[in-house]
Amino acid sequence: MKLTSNILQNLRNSSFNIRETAEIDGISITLFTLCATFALILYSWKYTKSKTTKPPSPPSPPGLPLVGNLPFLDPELHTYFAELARKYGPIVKLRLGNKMGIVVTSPSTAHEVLKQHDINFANRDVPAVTKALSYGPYDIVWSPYGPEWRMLRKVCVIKMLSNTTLDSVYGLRRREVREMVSYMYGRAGTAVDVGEQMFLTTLNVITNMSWGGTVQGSERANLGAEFRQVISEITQQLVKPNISEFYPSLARFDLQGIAKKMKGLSWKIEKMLDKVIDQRLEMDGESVENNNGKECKDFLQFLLRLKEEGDSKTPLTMIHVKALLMDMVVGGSETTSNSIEFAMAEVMNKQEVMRRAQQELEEVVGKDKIVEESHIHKLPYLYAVMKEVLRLHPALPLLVPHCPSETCTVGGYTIPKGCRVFVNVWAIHRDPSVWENPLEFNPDRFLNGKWDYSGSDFSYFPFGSGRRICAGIAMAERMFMYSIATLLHSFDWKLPEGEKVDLTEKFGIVLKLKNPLVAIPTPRLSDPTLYE
Ligand code: HEM
Repeated sequence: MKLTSNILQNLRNSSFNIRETAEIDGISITLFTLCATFALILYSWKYTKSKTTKPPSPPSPPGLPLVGNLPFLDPELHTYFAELARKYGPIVKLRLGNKMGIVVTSPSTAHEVLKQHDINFANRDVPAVTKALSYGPYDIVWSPYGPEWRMLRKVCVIKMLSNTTLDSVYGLRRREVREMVSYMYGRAGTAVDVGEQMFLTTLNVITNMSWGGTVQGSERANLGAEFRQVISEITQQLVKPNISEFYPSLARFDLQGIAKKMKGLSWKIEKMLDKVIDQRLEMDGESVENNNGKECKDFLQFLLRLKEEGDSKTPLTMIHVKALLMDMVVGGSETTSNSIEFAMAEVMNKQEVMRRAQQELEEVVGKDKIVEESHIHKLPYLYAVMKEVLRLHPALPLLVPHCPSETCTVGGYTIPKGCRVFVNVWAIHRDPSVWENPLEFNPDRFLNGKWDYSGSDFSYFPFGSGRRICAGIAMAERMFMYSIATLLHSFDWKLPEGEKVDLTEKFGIVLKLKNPLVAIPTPRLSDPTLYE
């Protein structure tokens, strides 16, 4: 009986122990599971965080709610942006209303944007005002990166601006440059506005190459004057601060009427181009002779022929033909003429440079002949002058803004998709860590052939770099060199009594001299027939 009760007691105790042990194990398992789950969550949270943490946003100057940095922008954007770079570093973020702007200001960050991430940054952020131009989205400058843009660039660089085509329209360039010389000769001894004359000449040279073999005489002069007027009105609209630009959601209201005005101007251009094109089509392949009695084809003829030949994948349409002609006129005129005006101002400011350039011209051309375009490759000193001008005064100091198609990292910072990227080539060209005495105008620094502007060197790239590099380099070189060589070979230049050369710059769509260069030409060739 006792045994039985002991056994029972033992059994009770052991069952109690078993229950107790089971309970303790249950708690441990629960605790363990909880800890493991927590650790797993913590680990996966940390892992995902480390995977998704973006590099920081670039530093930014303080701004105001809604408007951001807009109220603090200085109209001289290139110098203001250079100042920001000195304070905040080579990548700066700006809030421009609802838009984000990124300013890039060093050779290494420019290299990242234009070379390493070239395709990503090959898009443009099209200004609201350009969208109002009927050919605007179809031209090279503003077309998004893709097959259409590729086709337009191919037509422009390989067909229109190839050495063969440019040689074949030399007569049309020459005609305008000789007219300028004859005008200056008529004004010898009196002050002329060099910039204005260069703009007229460059615009005439470009319109002449575009359709000068089609339209002749007074009709050509009238068309040129009309074009000048419309281009100057378009430029006025382009420089106006535009609310639609900074608050795209308000663009449809066109609060300042800028889009409406642009549409009107665009219509005028359409009418003018239609007229020239109709005239060319009526001429049916016939060519016009230039002053030398040589046959002259113009760009319009080339383009219409290409349009007829057709490419089924990405065909060249009539709107593309008009857009390409406008690219030549708008992209090429002020950029080139303002650069020539800067060159004249710098050369007049440094008589030693003027003397050396004229001496070189005398040796290569002589004083009994006129400059021809074939001379320009034999003028290394003048070529160095051109390069130095484009270093100190790049025509597009912030390039044409680029726009990334995807968010990416540059210089350790996140650059969001769709922002507007300004590359401050002006500031890079004056960087004392790259250039010795960067503010001095010294063409000699280019005589050793160290720098070229092919876009491979991110210390010197006045024409940009990468896929969107300037499409008109070949033409710009010829026009710049031919014009400046002719001006310095044909005339001596001095300022009106008591005046000093003022090299102050003014930021605009294209960089220009704040005060136009007014100078007095004195003929230096003995034979007056060389000015006819
Ligand atoms: C001194 C004269 C010139 C300078 C300094 C210059 C400079 C430039 C620069 C910096 C760009 C923007 C590159 C970028 O965004 O990365 C550009 C684009 C362009 N330039 Fe020029 N340019 C000049 C003359 C010309 C001429 C004469 C033409 C036409 C015949 C021309 C046609 C163009 C076109 C069509 C583009 C847009 C290229 C694209 O987006 O694919 N330029 N130019």
